[in-house]
Amino acid sequence: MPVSKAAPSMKKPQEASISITGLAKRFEKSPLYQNFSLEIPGGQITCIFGPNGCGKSTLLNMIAGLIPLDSGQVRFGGRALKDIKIGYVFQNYRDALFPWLRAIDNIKYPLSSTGVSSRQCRLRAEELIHQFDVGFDLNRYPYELSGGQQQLVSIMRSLATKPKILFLDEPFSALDYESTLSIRDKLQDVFISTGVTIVMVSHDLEEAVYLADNIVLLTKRPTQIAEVITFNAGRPRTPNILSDPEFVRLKAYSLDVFRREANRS
Ligand SMILES: Nc1ncnc2c1ncn2[C@@H]1O[C@H](COP(=O)(O)OP(=O)(O)OP(=O)(O)O)[C@@H](O)[C@H]1O
Repeated sequence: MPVSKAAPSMKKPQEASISITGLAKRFEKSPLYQNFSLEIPGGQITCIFGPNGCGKSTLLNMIAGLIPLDSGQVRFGGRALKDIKIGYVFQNYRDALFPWLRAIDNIKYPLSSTGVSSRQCRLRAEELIHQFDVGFDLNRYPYELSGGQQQLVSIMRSLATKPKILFLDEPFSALDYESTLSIRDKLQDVFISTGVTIVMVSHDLEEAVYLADNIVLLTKRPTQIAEVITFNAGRPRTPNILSDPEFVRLKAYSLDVFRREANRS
């Protein structure tokens, strides 16, 4: 089966690519990652998938600088985290949005809190509203919005600063199916129009293959890479792709790898 076992090689450090080398992390006495290395290409969508508790969120959070590494290095096109703009979307949108701010002010917050003029904040918010084709009232507070609307606001907020890399931790896991499909396609549209590097943890294999250029399949802990599978289908991908023979084949293959790793003792 022609499945690549390594991320596509790059001739030179690409802007917004991510190189993880020799990463180690343990909680209490138990190692989660030991000498873990991974190349994530810039300008592509990479989904991280693996057995429960193998450390998907921890990996994302270490790359994004939210959790310290014990040792190892993460570089972004050869640069440090502080030199690149990132956005982050949390799994739990209920805790992520500021409840005392209207949705529109949540979206503007990454700009307004860093001294960007109110005019620039408004223009950027308008751009995002247009890009996401928002059809609900952003003057409402988060508690007045549905879960899907709140998560859409979270994603818009994460993009306010025009990040080069967007991290998402299971962004659809708490949403109903209709919201998931709609937001997933909006996210893909943003990717197509901006080329932002997207790194996403997913617990849904179909969703991962649907969205990703690369699916990183992890082992049980101490966690290593089981396979990196690439899917080169063009974009925009639509639900028609679900019956595409290559999609079906890669999904089945990914599931085999996942089962093998989940059942490994
Ligand atoms: N702050 C912490 N303190 C102690 N152990 C932790 C901490 N955070 C994570 N862990 C451990 O690391 C393991 C990996 O956690 P993580 O949430 O990254 O896994 P995951 O693959 O994202 O999980 P899930 O499949 O449930 O979403 C967990 O099983 C947990 O035991």
